[in-house]
Amino acid sequence: MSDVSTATEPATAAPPAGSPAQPTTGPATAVDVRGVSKVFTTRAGTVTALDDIHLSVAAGEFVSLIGPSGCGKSTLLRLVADLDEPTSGEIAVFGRPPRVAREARDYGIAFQQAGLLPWRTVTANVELPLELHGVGRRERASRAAELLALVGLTDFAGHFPHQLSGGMQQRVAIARSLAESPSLLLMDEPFGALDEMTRERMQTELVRLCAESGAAVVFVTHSIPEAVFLSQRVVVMSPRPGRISAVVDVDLAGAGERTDDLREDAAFFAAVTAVREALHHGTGTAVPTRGVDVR
Ligand SMILES: Nc1ncnc2c1ncn2[C@@H]1O[C@H](COP(=O)(O)OP(=O)(O)OP(=O)(O)O)[C@@H](O)[C@H]1O
Repeated sequence: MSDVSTATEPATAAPPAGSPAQPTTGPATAVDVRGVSKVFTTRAGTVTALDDIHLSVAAGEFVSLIGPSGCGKSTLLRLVADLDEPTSGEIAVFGRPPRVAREARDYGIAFQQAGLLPWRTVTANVELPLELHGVGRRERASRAAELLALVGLTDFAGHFPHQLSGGMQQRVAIARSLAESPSLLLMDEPFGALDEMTRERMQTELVRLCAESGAAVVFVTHSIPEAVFLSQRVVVMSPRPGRISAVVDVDLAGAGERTDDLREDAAFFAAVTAVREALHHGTGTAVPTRGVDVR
């Protein structure tokens, strides 16, 4: 049995107006976003990319962000990753400010472009974050070997990025993001450039990797089926200014494990429909939302 429920409220209740943002929650909360807004100031004027975002992601939970192009998905991820700062509001990562979490190496990042260094071998790319943080040579080599086995690239350890396919490069990037055993993965369309078959295989691998590592994931995607296949919750955002318009709980436990068979299951289709309807509800359109892939 599927259990697909749609909430039109933010993932967590907003604090009463005027009350200060509460400090952090306990370690069971991977990401806590409270009343976050982001305004960019450009020569052409100001752009409110995010407006009053409240979102809480539990440790070990997989949450996807979906919404039309320009609704602020990447901006939200960048704020959590400490690549930019909110204009207002508070963010905590495992109870600490994003900067402290970054310095403590609480999270790994993987983006659409694999972002590998072309002059370094596969192994040396995976070792890079460990090297930057002073981990010794022997420990680095053993961790890289373990991770390459995990993503099925042991035989390519000595290759250079240009000798790999796009999917293989992305697997290297994911191995690199896992190098420091982060409790949180921040992923911005990591499979966006892959062909459909490779993409589905990578999704299945990611589900397995996350189950093994217990990492929480915040995953940006344009694909509804991808969001449903991967996530426990799908956060639907609306454009200009970016707000959370719905949160769809995806409980596919009754449909068995998240293997390829799930893609043919009625519960899976029901969840896809729930997300699609939440997206249309948010935009008031009956046609697919621009920038969202409903296949
Ligand atoms: N550095 C910046 N300076 C000015 N405006 C920005 C900047 N970064 C993002 N924006 C604006 O903020 C809004 C949200 O952008 P963002 O990239 O977060 O959207 P998105 O939902 O990830 O889009 P897409 O799905 O197309 O990747 C857009 O209007 C964008 O133009």
